[in-house]
Amino acid sequence: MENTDEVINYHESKFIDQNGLLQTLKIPVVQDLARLKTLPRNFIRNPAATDPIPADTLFEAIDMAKLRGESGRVSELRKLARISKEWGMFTIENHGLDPWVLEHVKNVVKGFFELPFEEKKSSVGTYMSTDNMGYGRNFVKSEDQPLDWIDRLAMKAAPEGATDGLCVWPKNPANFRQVIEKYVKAAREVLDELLQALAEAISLDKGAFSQYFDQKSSEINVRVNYYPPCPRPDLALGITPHTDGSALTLLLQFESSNGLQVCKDNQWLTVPWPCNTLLVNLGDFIEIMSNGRLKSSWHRAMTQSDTDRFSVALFYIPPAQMEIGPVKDGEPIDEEYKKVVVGEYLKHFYKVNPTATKEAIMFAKRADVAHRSRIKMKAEHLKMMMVEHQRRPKPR
Ligand SMILES: O=C(O)CCC(=O)C(=O)O
Ligand SMILES: [Fe+2]
Repeated sequence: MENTDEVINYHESKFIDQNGLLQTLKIPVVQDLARLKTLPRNFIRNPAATDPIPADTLFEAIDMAKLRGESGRVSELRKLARISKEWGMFTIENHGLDPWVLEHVKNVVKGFFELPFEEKKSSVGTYMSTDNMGYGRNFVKSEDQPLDWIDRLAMKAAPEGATDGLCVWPKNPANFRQVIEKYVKAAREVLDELLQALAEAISLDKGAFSQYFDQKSSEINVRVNYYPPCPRPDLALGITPHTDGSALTLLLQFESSNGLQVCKDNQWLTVPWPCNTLLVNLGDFIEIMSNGRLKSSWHRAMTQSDTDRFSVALFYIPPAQMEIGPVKDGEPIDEEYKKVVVGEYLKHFYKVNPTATKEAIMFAKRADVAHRSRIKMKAEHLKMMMVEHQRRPKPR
């Protein structure tokens, strides 16, 4: 590592190794590494190249005012179905969330990350179980795993009492919890509306998805992602490719855009998502409930050399004990997905991730469908790797 006079702090990452033993790894806080000129070796991973977005691609924002109105609703639902199927995500406008609340979210998030490391640590713990909550980093499961260029803060904002007894809410800024909880309360209404719109958009009953989201026991996990400037964005990733273990994820980004990428038709594209606006990502549970008519997106986060980037993700998840499966709409359907208990699915999701391809969802697919999907996925992955290999400059 480069010589630097300033102190580099470390997160402790605990994991159970292949022999069932508890291991602790020290992972540098990337916020402290941001001033380095070279990328430390354990962050190097040669991400696949980014492809330019084809000129005829449309990624228009979904106008929630039209979804709420009478006249434009049908055509907006059609647009919602098209964009969701093409991208596995969409941006929203006219959502009605108070801009002041969003501004406060940005301020408390920046306020927290501006604190010295020890102060951040003093009010927030790091938890291995309970979904990796607290201040720290993404799941690290082995010493050889390339590290993500990210510091993050994770907590549960719902159900009520989910974080009782845990130190996951920063005490500084003093209004952190209050601000995030206010945002989550309003965001839940938007997410409920979108669950209904998505069901209608694929010709299901309005309540087909939202029926699973009990106000008292559904979960909303909050993850604040901070990507400081990185010396080699071409060799590092902010978040490794993954799907979200949610039905929907509502994302706010600020300070810069151009960090989120999605794998679309076997190409990695930078999502044309403007800074300071909201994006909705489709997670694994919506794929299962829609019997694959809507697919969870395979996405990743890139880093940039000259700017910070923050994102705040709200993961909307049905109650842990709930059994979900393909929703029936009166017509007989060929079910490709099985019923799964939400908590069991998530246990599997956290156990297998990270994976090279979209593997976690196979847990919810019928065995023959999973077999076919795996063969197709592996062939596509191999093809992408070969294209990437050909593109890479050859050593002289
Ligand atoms: O930072 C982003 O835009 C993506 C974050 C993300 O994918 C996640 O938190 O699951
Ligand atoms: Fe994600």
